[in-house]
Amino acid sequence: MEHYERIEKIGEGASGVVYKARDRRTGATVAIKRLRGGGGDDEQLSEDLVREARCLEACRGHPCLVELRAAHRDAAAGAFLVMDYVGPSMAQVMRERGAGRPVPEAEARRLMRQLLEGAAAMHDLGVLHRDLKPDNVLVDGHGNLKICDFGMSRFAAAATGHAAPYTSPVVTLWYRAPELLLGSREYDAGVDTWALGCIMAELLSGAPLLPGRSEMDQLNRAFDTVGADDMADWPRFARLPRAGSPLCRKSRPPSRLRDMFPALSTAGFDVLSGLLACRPDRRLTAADALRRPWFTDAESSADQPRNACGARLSERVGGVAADAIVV
Ligand SMILES: Nc1ncnc2c1ncn2[C@@H]1O[C@H](COP(=O)(O)OP(=O)(O)OP(=O)(O)O)[C@@H](O)[C@H]1O
Repeated sequence: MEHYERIEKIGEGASGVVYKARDRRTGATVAIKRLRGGGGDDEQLSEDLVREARCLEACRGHPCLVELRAAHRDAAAGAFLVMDYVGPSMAQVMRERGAGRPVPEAEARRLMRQLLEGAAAMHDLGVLHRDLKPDNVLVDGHGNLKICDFGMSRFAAAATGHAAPYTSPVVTLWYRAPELLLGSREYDAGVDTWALGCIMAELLSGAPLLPGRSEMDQLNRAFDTVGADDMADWPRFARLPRAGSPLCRKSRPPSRLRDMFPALSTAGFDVLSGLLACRPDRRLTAADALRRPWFTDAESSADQPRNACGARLSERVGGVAADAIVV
């Protein structure tokens, strides 16, 4: 910890405190996430740190994912992760814009392209983020986005050879996919793409799409908004712990998403409704979403990244040598 001079606290969440700091050796501004508790003997904490660090480490080098510089664990300072400092968060930017002020469609497309590029890269590496929301998206000085907070992330069963079940619940309530609300413990990257659909809707309307007050209220809002007709036909539906809930039997009108976004282009709505498909097997993957006309037609070429955000994983950002990962 002696290498870092603390500047200010920038965030505090379930798993720890995040500080803005200066690396005394390089002068670089970094973000230090110090995990709650010690670091020495706490086994759960150590496991959490290792999991977060491993996921971040796997994702290093992608311009749309926050860059891990180092992970440390020692008796005196406890456990902490050092990342590139990027800010403010998308949530802060949207709060400052003021509630109900939508982002124009072309700008929403530019931002969604970056989030989907980051998600597609993560998913390709077998990493599920499991807590995508505007607070966990950082906006850099060029207006480009980086996904952060891998505190809930884990490698997918397919990537490790270890079978699900995974933990449930994951993902902050307003961004939580229907299958999670129904108690699924065998979910996949669709939980992240649903959250990205919620973020897209929030960009386009200037307000959270599904601000539920409880898990059941959240599920009810999701079904009322995107329709739930086909959910019961999903082959895995019957095995979901909450499949018998009265909410699943209630008859509902079809999706009202189109009426909520009347000005959105057909191509834009194709992506929005694809990300927010209630049935996980009908939901767009991040990679598929990027192949839809909204992103591939000639008009969208004007919103290419403002810096290197289209770069592939193997290309390192800025050429800064990262510290050794010491976990
Ligand atoms: N690399 C970073 N640069 C700048 N700010 C960051 C960085 N990483 C995290 N933050 C800010 O700090 C906040 C809290 O960090 P993080 O989400 O990783 O902690 P957490 O304990 O897991 O929080 P939560 O419980 O809310 O998910 C983030 O929402 C973000 O605004």
